[in-house]
Amino acid sequence: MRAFSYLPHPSRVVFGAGALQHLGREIEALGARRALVLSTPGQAAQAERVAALLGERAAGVFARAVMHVPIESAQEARREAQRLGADCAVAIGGGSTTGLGKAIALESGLPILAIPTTYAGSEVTPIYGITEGGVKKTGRDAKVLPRTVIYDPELTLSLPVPLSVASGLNALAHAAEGLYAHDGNPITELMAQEGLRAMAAALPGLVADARDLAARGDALYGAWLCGIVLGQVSMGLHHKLCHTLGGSFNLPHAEVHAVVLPHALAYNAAAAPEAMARIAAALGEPEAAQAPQAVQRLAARLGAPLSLRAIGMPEGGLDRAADLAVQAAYPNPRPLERAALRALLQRAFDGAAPRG
Ligand SMILES: NC(=O)C1=CN([C@@H]2O[C@H](COP(=O)(O)OP(=O)(O)OC[C@H]3O[C@@H](n4cnc5c(N)ncnc54)[C@H](O)[C@@H]3O)[C@@H](O)[C@H]2O)C=CC1
Ligand SMILES: O=C(O)/C=C\C(=O)CC(=O)O
Repeated sequence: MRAFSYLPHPSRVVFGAGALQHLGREIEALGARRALVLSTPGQAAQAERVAALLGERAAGVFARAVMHVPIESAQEARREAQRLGADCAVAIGGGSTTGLGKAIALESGLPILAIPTTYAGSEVTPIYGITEGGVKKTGRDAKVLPRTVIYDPELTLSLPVPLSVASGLNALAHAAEGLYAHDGNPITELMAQEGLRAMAAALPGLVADARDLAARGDALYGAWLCGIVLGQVSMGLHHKLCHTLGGSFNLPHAEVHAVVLPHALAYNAAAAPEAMARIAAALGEPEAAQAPQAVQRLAARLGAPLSLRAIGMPEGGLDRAADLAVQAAYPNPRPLERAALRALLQRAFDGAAPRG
């Protein structure tokens, strides 16, 4: 057994269909008296339901979360939390809403109770992201890690199937890159492999029936494991490319992950054969070298977008994206070569088969 260190992030997790009923108990355990409930405009009704469950402990609802947390939205939410004298943020929604809670916590130290309704995984990471002047900056800070997470698969029944699929592939990406992370360890690898397996097994079920609660539960369980991996170890080329594409070209977060993952894995395949073997095994693919193809086949079978063209990437931006991808140093099993990355981006743009 190799030597390693592992420091679990301290969050309390309450999991199960109907788990939202425990909200009052969990808020009390946090010692919160005035919780500001956060959501996107589209989930305002869910936020109002949460506020009603909180009763006197609800300070108000701020239903204006926006993807990638623009600084203006963060500042508005921070002011609202202060104005209402909030002592806690309850975030119900996907990564955008959790991200808004994190932006508040980063400045004020307010505890967050997260109720995730997508598979993004932000609820179990100390990672925050804020977009200013068209540039998204991310960082890690223990202050932003939600103290409590309530996973209730019933709340994901309304997540549209295309978004469920893309978000599931976003989760797979955390686990896949976690398997070749330079700072990985046997525990994160176990979680990554089980997260991949659970998510890959659940997605076809919820595509067949969006209201299949068992499949929704398995997907949320997989998302949790994949999110822990994201929060524990360093991500590589794939996440870097997705942040560049999402932040600089305003592409939808989960869909970018869905398109790019097979291509980023193919780029790294020869440099990370053990990770490929684990990814392939988790997806039921007998040949380790076929892991990137297996991911793309799964995405195609689930009806996910397969090309950057289909999700709004301008072809004229591919050169700039390749330049940005090699600008900052970040850990990756294969060194970053601009020409090879430009070719990768072209294949992703065209929806071609992944190639190393
Ligand atoms: N800090 C971190 O660790 C992480 C941060 N993120 C960030 O999170 C953002 C993306 O989060 P996502 O979850 O992909 O999307 P999202 O939070 O933007 O949600 C996408 C859309 O789906 C709606 N939605 C969510 N759950 C729903 C449900 N159950 N029923 C109906 N509609 C629902 C939302 O209201 C929104 O309109 C990005 O900004 C990304 O960078 C993503 C992963 C990890
Ligand atoms: O950009 C952020 O807010 C932080 C991390 C992620 O989005 C992780 C991901 O790319 O899914």
